Amino acid sequence: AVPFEKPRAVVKKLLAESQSEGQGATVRRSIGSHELRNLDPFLMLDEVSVSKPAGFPDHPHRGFETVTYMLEGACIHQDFAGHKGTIRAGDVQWMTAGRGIVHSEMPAGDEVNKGLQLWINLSSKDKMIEPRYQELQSKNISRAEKDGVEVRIIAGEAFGVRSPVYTRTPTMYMDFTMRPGSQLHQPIPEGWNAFVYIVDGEGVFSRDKSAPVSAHHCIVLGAGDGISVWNKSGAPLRFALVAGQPLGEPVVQHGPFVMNSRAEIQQAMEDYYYGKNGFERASQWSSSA
Ligand SMILES: Nc1ccc(F)c(C(=O)c2c[nH]c3ncc(Cl)cc23)c1F
Ligand SMILES: [Fe+3]
Repeated sequence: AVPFEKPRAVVKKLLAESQSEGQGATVRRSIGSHELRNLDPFLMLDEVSVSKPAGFPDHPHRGFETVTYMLEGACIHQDFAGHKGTIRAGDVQWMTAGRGIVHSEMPAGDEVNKGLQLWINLSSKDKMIEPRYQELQSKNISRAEKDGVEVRIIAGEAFGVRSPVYTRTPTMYMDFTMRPGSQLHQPIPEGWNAFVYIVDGEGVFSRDKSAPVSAHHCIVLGAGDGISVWNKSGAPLRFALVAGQPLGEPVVQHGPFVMNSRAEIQQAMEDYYYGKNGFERASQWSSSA
């Protein structure tokens, strides 16, 4: 049986190269790199590898959301409103920065910490909303298993299971692990932009005639209503499948500020500098060891 009317093809494939970021950290940036500036509504996807004393010390965000998903180790985050916590392997922190957050994200233990951080743009009407967090511990992440395919559902629905995460910008974000020889047919809402980031192993996506795609590669999917994946290797295949409804608005980014115009970026820089319009607490706060 044909699983989809319009299976999505692979329209772009890129290797995420390592680059330095933050203070002494290394990230493999796929979306957000020069090769793939952004994929509306997604602004950045970093695969992060960081060990003490490196990390991401105090910095601001305005106008978008960050989704931190730890793969190994743990990350301590603290923000200027006194919100503190540890994001452990398998945990998710979905942070809606909105009008303004200043926080630090530092490794917790002495081992290597690995994680994914996805930046999702907010629509102009949501860019200045109050900041808020949706935090899920690993044990509370929706999961399902079928025919050798295990899925952890960070946002959206797979195998009839839906994540409780509220996505202002409609988004699906899934972590699939496929046993050798297994196949997957996953629906993806038509009209949404979609990509896959391979974390481990290698897989054949959408019957792409070329060679299987391996770890640290990002593949952008074309139009359609779903994707078929086949793990024909002898090892498990682990990848993130991310898709989102495009916002179709201008993107003006200056580091951690993402607005719709240069004037709004100017305003964000001024608000951060003078501690106004959501950055009131910025001037009195710094992260503690
Ligand atoms: N220079 C600079 C400027 C602005 C930032 F927001 C950051 C920053 O915090 C990160 C950028 N990639 C990331 N991946 C994972 C994590 Cl946990 C944090 C980041 C940064 F490094
Ligand atoms: Fe941050």
